[in-house]
Amino acid sequence: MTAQQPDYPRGSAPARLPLHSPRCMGCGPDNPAGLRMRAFRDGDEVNADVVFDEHHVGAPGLAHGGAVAAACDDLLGFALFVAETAAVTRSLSIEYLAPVPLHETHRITARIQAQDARRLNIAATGAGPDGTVRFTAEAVFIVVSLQHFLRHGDPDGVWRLLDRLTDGNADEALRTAAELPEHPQPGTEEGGWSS
Ligand SMILES: CCCCCCCCCCCC(=O)SCCNC(=O)CCNC(=O)[C@H](O)C(C)(C)COP(=O)(O)OP(=O)(O)OC[C@H]1O[C@@H](n2cnc3c(N)ncnc32)[C@H](O)[C@@H]1OP(=O)(O)O
Repeated sequence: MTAQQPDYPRGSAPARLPLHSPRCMGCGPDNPAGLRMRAFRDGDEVNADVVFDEHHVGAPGLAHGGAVAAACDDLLGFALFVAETAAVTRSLSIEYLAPVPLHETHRITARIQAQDARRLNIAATGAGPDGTVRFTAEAVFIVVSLQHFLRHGDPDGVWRLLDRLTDGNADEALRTAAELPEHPQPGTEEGGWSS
């Protein structure tokens, strides 16, 4: 069975956030073993529903702790849309408060707790269908510029993501990014998504 994430199920629809990539393990719809999370921004919070399935099993019938951590990491990454900066996970800590059964919808909600220079503290909670929190996450993300992803990752994939984020202006954004350091200071011109 493959995880099929529902459309946003509650209340008025907050803004859907763009995929990290079509094959992203957290949010990519084209990754058959992925979590296929659909992330939304609701004010200063981001959230996504996740349904763990046989691709993510640990103990029989239960989600693997690593899969839970992956779901948290991906959603914490979406909180960067609130901070309007690119950053990467430096540390991630999970509290597994209760077993996480397969095939149940878990709502993960994340929020930025603090920002100090290049450090962002981001926290998340994951609740089961009855609202009981089954896991929490705390992470430190470190601000980087686009150079980080161009230098260490797949430049074509970065271009495609940037093209979606800039409404088709990836070439211009990358020309600007080429002038900038890999490790910018947030709050400066080079510290945002447009870098
Ligand atoms: C196109 C867009 C796509 C955007 C796409 C976004 C996708 C998100 C997907 C989900 C998230 C992921 O999976 S991200 C993938 C997993 N993570 C990674 O691959 C990151 C790998 N690590 C690295 O590349 C590096 O370690 C960095 C960039 C994180 C840091 O490198 P660095 O800059 O050389 O490191 P360093 O000087 O030691 O640390 C920088 C500052 O942070 C502080 N610092 C370091 N660690 C900690 C810590 N645990 N807690 C507090 N503070 C810390 C240091 O004291 C320092 O402060 P000060 O002295 O400056 O004050």
